Amino acid sequence: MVLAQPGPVHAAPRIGWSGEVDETVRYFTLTGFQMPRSTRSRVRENAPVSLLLIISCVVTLLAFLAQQRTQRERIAIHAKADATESVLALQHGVDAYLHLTRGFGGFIAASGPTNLKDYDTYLATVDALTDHPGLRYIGYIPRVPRAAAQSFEASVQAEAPGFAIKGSGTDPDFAFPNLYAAPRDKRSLGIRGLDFSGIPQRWTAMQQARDSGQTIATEQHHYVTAPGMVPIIMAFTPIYDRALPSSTVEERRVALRGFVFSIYHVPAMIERALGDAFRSEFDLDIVDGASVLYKSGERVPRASGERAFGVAHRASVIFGGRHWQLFFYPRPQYFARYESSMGNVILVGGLGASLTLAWAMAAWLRRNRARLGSYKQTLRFDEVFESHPSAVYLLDRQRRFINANARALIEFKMSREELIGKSIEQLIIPAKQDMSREQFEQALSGNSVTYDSAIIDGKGHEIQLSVIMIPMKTNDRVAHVVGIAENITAQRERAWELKESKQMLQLVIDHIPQRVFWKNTKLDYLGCNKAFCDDAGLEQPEQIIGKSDFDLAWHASADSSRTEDAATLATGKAKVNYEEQQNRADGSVVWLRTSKIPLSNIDGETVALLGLYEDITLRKQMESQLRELAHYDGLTKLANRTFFYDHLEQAIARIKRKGGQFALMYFDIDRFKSVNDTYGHDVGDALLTAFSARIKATVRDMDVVARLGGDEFALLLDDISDRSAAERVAGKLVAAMHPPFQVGRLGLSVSTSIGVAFYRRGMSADEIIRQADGAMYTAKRAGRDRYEIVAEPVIEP
Ligand SMILES: Nc1nc2c(ncn2[C@@H]2O[C@H](COP(=O)(O)OP(=O)(O)OP(=O)(O)O)[C@@H](O)[C@H]2O)c(=O)[nH]1
Repeated sequence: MVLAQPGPVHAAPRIGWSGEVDETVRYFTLTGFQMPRSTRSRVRENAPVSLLLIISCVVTLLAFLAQQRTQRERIAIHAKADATESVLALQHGVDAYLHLTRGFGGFIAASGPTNLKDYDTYLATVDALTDHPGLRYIGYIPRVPRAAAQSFEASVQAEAPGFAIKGSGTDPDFAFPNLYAAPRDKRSLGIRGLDFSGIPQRWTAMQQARDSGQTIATEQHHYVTAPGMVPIIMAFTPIYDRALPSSTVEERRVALRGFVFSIYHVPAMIERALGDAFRSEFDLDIVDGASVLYKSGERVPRASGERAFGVAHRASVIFGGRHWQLFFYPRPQYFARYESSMGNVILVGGLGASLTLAWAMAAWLRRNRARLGSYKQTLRFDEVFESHPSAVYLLDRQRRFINANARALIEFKMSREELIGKSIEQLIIPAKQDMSREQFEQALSGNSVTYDSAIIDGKGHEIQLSVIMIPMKTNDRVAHVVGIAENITAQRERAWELKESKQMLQLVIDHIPQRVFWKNTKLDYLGCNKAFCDDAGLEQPEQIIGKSDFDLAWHASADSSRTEDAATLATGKAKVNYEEQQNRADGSVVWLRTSKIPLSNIDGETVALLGLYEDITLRKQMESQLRELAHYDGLTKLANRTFFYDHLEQAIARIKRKGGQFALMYFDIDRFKSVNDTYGHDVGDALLTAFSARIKATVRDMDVVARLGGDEFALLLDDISDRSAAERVAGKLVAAMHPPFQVGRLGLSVSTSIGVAFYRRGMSADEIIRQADGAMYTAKRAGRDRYEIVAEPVIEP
């Protein structure tokens, strides 16, 4: 029943989804449509760019290193060429020194026994010491058999007084004393006669020279007599007796006459051999075994920041059978000659190109990803939404349809070809355009929105839509918006119809005269009609909602009406059309005819109380008037004949039932006709009224007085027990009419004649009236203004 569901008309609930944007967004999230982008996915997305950047940087670095290596190799090639020149010059230079020694040896070998004078002459001729810096001494060492040592000393003393063989030699059979040494200075004279074989480095070289027949150099060592001085090396060239064979080692050991020796200060010798050009380009280390023979320049340490190149070239030269190792170090200015800025160009250009390439790739990926995103979203769209019960569509930023599910095509009544590419703006009705655009802007700014809209479908019909717009982000930018629309046209119409019908019902209720209200089981009002609202002292029916009887005009009687309502609800039975009185706030009392009906829901539970009532006060008044008209005389207000007869019948029945007695008096106004005739009927009527009032004033309230017609009256005296009582009343009535009646300005003097009868068992109403009437006429005949009693009363048992 409609009345069981009162209240305002609510918007029709949306169906198909919850209508809550948050829930819908969660739904899409769950379906994977809009996954939040994690750090991992960002890293994965940027991986190609990072990889490209790393690869291009590595390539740049490799190119740079390759260029540096090429440059180093080019420098190394140049260095090798330049150094080889120096090596050749050095070899040539040191060879020249040894050549000098060997030449001197040849002279010694050829000249046989020599003397000091020849020796000096030869050296002066070759000018060996002047042209060969680094050659400190050059001289001769004979091999002297130890057995002939004294004779040898004696022979030398002839030209060099005091000569003696000094030092302990190593060879047990021969001594090798220093015989000649040039320049002949204090030092060389000081060591004259010293056996050189006593010095291990020298003895080793001497033996090798002896056995090989070659000039053999010693390793670097110090002067025996001056160990603190610069180190030296010596070269020994063997001298053999030309008369003896010297092809084999044994033969050479036998044929050995002695050695020409040279003492070198290596740095001076080397610098002479290399020349100045070399020194400006390279630093050179020359090493013989563990000994550093030469070290030119001070190589720049790496820590200084200058470019260090390391060894540019290695080579060796042979000096007296020893392999001197040469290490060439280019100097900074040497680099400057071959260095190019290509490395820096590669490094800067390469890194720049890498960054540009990475940026370009990132831009390309971004563009591509947007396309890919669109493609993927289209795929997902198909997966997720194709079978969705609502119309779902995908819009681009220009509000054009990119995709739509089957439901959307049905709702919009368009084919896919008609819809895709079309702007949604073309569909929306003019009244919704601005609102719709604003909502779309909201969605583009990243917010999900919900609103009601309306479009014109493909068939030209307007349809109402409830829309949710959900932004779809690609790379932190809203690239698409998913629209989900529910066709609510039918709901709207139903809601309107419902509203209409409810309004109609309210109109009906408002226009029926009955008061209608309905309460809940707590007896609070849920609604009412206009008439009830007026009675309750309210302006609008809606104001009644939630109020109780204590809040309304009849609050004084609220307790009793609520008790009654509660009882009706408790019984579950309707109380229909009962009449009740109600006290109003203004003190008036109204009559109501009320029905109260408990209302049940489909489960049979009592849920409300429907009340209907009408104000029957007027009807009650009319009924009362009618009743008066039926039972009372209109002029005198005394009971009429009908009423009197009813009363008389009741009295008779009561006596029959209980016993008792009553007296009936019948009387009229004496000569009333003459009053009418003299003064007119109005005066007659006024006299009748005044006469009636005197009767009422004379008898008891319980006594029933009636006007039976004309000027005839009857009086029933209930419970009269004896004649005297009846006489007393009759006498009082007769006397009561003696004073003149004032009618207007008239003073009318009248009298009355009364007939009195008592009830006897078996009498009817007519009979007793007839008796009384007869007694009245008896009184009239007796002279009027008196009473006449028919018979003695008999007390009925
Ligand atoms: N003014 C007036 N006169 C009435 C009314 N009903 C009857 N009458 C008159 O009352 C008179 C009654 O007269 P009667 O009872 O016949 O005679 P009377 O003049 O009373 O004389 P008695 O009864 O013999 O004393 C008649 O003239 C009627 O017309 C009435 O309602 N109003």
